[in-house]
Amino acid sequence: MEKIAVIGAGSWGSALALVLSDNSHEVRLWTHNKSQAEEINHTHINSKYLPNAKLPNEIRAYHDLKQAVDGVSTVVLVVPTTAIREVCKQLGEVLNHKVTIIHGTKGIEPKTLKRVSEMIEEELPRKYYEEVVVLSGPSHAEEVSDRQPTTVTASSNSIAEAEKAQDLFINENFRVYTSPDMIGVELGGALKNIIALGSGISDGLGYGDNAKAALMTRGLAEIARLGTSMGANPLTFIGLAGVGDLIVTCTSVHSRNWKAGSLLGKGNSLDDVLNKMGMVVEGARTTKAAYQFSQEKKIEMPITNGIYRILFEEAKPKDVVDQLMTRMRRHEMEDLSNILNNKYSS
Ligand SMILES: NC(=O)C1=CN([C@@H]2O[C@H](COP(=O)(O)OP(=O)(O)OC[C@H]3O[C@@H](n4cnc5c(N)ncnc54)[C@H](OP(=O)(O)O)[C@@H]3O)[C@@H](O)[C@H]2O)C=CC1
Ligand SMILES: O=C(CO)COP(=O)(O)O
Repeated sequence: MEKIAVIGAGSWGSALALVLSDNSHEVRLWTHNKSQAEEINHTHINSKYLPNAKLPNEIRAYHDLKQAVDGVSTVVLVVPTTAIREVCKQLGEVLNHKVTIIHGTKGIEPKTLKRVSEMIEEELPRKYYEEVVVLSGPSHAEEVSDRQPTTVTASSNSIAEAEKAQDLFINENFRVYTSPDMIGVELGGALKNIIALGSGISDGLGYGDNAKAALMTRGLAEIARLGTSMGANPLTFIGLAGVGDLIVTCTSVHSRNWKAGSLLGKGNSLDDVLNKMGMVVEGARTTKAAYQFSQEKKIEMPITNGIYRILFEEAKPKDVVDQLMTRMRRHEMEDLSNILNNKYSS
């Protein structure tokens, strides 16, 4: 059994720590919040981020990063995208040996348009790891911590590292596949959050299942268009990290992105919504990044652009829907055949 540090004690870090502990690994859960570490050690509950789960007694919470990573074989990074660079810099200062790095963070950085693994590579000296692994797929923390059946994908440029992550996490409730398409797996997890915001907005406006199915389907076409232009394999987007995560995030009451969207659809401003949520809503910053990319590379992303205008330009959700519905008529599959014929070369 391995010694593993999980960095970030939000909902997802706590749920992944629980899976690893169920697999009999020695799990250290690091948080930058001292009182949260004390709460977890004394009560085995993470009352702010995962209140309904009893964490296994064996999980030990740490506030000292150096102690948390001392002698571990694996570091699982699960902080929000905004914190990745800062936390990796801190890790570089306290690590003194090579580890397997796995991340579960779903976002793209605005301005640089970097994926999470690229940010890690920029901040954490390469001598401390071989290749980053990403773990992604349809997996709400609330259900994982309730040990309900869940499937995810581990991807890395090193198949050996992806298989190591698979070995560490897989159990009868948590099935882990592997994929060599790191770009597609990271982008699928990040970009579906934009469409989940849209799905919430649609529900907040009072629209029904037809509208949601349209958003998900045409949203998936946008994800694939942007993803393949960044080098992803289009087939990844019909897998767990693509349509799988899109379905769960657009349709589940657990989704923070969906919840934030539904508040926006009811007329709240983005600032009010983010204040109310109290948990990370990754889709907002990722919308900014995807909008920027679509403008720079002239990639058609009407849903993403509409959501950008609602979030950052005070466009009225109903007006955006009207504009989407009255766009110039077109053939449904033409962009799909473009993706398959022209844009993707492996
Ligand atoms: N929740 C889920 O079901 C899933 C989430 N994810 C992804 O996992 C990532 C983390 O999300 P999640 O755990 O849900 O987020 P939460 O909002 O539940 O928790 C975020 C955690 O990160 C901490 N944090 C914030 N900033 C920093 C920082 N600068 N340094 C250290 N810690 C920091 C917060 O601490 P504090 O309280 O002090 O702010 C909090 O403990 C996101 O990218 C999300 O998309 C992926 C799959 C499922
Ligand atoms: O990524 C997730 C489930 O797979 C969690 O989505 P939210 O961040 O919207 O809650």
